[in-house]
Amino acid sequence: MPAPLHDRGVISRYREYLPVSDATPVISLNEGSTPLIHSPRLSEKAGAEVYIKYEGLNPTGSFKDRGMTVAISKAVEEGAQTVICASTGNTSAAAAAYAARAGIQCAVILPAGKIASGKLVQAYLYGAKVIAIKGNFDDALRLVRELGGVNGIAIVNSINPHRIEGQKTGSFEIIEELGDAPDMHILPVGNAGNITAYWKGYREFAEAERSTRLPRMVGFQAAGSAPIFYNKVVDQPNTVATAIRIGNPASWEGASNAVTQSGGSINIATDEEILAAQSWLAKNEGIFVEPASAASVAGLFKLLESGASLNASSIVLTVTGHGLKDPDTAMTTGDYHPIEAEADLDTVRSVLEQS
Ligand SMILES: Cc1ncc(COP(=O)(O)O)c(C=O)c1O
Ligand SMILES: N[C@@H](CCOP(=O)(O)O)C(=O)O
Repeated sequence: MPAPLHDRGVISRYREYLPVSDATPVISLNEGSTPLIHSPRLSEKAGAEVYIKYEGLNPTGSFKDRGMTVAISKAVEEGAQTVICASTGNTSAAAAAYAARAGIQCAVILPAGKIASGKLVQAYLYGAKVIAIKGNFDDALRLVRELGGVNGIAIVNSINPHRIEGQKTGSFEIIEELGDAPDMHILPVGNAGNITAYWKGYREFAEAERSTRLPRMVGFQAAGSAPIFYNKVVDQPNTVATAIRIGNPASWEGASNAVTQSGGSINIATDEEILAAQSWLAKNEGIFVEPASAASVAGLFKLLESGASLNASSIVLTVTGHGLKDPDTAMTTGDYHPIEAEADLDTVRSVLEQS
């Protein structure tokens, strides 16, 4: 019998692998079950089967929903009245939405002027208290660490282990669809919770004999915000991919373990490479992602350009957030060129005929 409509999120699907009990209230928006889309053009380029895990199709438009359903459910179970997070945008949207669903308060601390408009609007519309600081994400997370954990205020950044638990379900879905783990998994890295979570998920399914192999985990940071790649905190991180504009990732160690244990690597892509990949993916596969998400695709291109053998027959790229999150960046690239014309047939026909 199919699960009831209110019961199809990641907690219901993967309850036995998550830290929940019958006493945990399930706060869900039916997140997860996102499409794993085969990419014929990337497959041809790579000489391997390439699949895109389109996490922008989660309820608030990013992968954060997988972790937030668990973090907010546990926060409610533990009696929290308020949740708080630092954010470059997507975590705040997810926290605000799931807090609204739970009927509790949400406060978000953001770097002023550095949040994509779609994400900011989400936080306001879902009813969060939005505090824009004169500082970057790393400053915001420092404040959150000091404010949270007391007086019924739960932190719902990925320093909360329940977030990692929920996000590992992305790996479970990939294994279920492919029948096994891929040889290589490429994803963008910011605060580094997601690479940590995917690696945990792959290991758990292998231990449970739901898969027979483990992928190499390959992370891409934006070149101007690449502390793990350079092995050095970046005081003034900068990139057009504002979601991963992070100079001191909380899960640095988790990311390092994932790449070391899996035989993978952390690499960088420039803003130009990221925007070119965003545009390529939209035009060639019909998939519109926000700039940070395109770091995965830029990453695959860079690996191919390096000429080194990928040594993989199956590759999964996680694209983490929907393109509509950040319309302003998309509108400033060369792709956006509206053509104005008089409303008469001849004019429109002549415009159509122009190359
Ligand atoms: C769209 C998007 N992609 C990638 C990332 C990076 O994920 P993580 O912080 O878990 O490394 C984030 C957040 O940092 C994000 O919002
Ligand atoms: N990109 C993130 C940064 C915070 O990461 P988190 O996973 O620790 O919450 C965001 O969307 O804010």
